[in-house]
Amino acid sequence: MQDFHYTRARALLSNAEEIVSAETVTAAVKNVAAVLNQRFDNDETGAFPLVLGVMGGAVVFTGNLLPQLNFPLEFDYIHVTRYGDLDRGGEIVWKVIPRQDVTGRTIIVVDDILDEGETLAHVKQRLLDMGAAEVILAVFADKDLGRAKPVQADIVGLSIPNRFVVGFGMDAHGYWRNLPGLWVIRDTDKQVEAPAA
Ligand SMILES: O=P(O)(O)OC[C@H]1O[C@H](OP(=O)(O)OP(=O)(O)O)[C@H](O)[C@@H]1O
Ligand SMILES: Nc1nc2[nH]cnc2c(=O)[nH]1
Repeated sequence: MQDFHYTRARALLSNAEEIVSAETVTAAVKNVAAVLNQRFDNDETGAFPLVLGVMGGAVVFTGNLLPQLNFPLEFDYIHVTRYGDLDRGGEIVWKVIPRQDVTGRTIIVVDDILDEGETLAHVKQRLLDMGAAEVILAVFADKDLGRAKPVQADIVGLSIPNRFVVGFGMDAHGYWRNLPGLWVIRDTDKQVEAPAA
């Protein structure tokens, strides 16, 4: 089984195309940090935002972003997924719900990608229903679908084309979240199925 995963992960990437370089990724994260610092570094209301990373995809973006933020904040994560092992979204599954009291607080939700927008629309509504005063959506990538989404991000690192990407926290079958740039896997390389458990 280990051999299967190693071989499949390598095969998926073997013909993949890098569409965003690691350098561009780094610059995009820096821009997101600058926008948040601009808003909160000199905040006269003494806002003490709660930053919520949306696991698992946000793990890399969050880890790169947090050390660049200059203002007092609290961090926690939520875990929501709707793609699983597929490259099409399905039903939203909450694995870890917000644990703090968010009543009256400013929440910065950090996620890797706004694709169809279903996940973040749902997350935002849940936080508002729980009493959050403000929910700011900060995404690393906003996929250009050419149509309206149920929610818009307040802060976007990069706008990307309508392709299924891997890297910088985003996976294909659980692989390659660790890539520092963004890659598109060739359709014919996606066909290998995992052996039955
Ligand atoms: O805008 P949407 O079409 O709703 O898609 C965006 C969501 O999809 C990804 O999560 P995924 O369900 O793949 O789980 P993961 O974070 O564990 O990879 C990503 O991290 C976003 O949360
Ligand atoms: N890996 C990955 N996950 C996603 N979830 C929503 N869109 C995407 C995407 O393009 N790539």
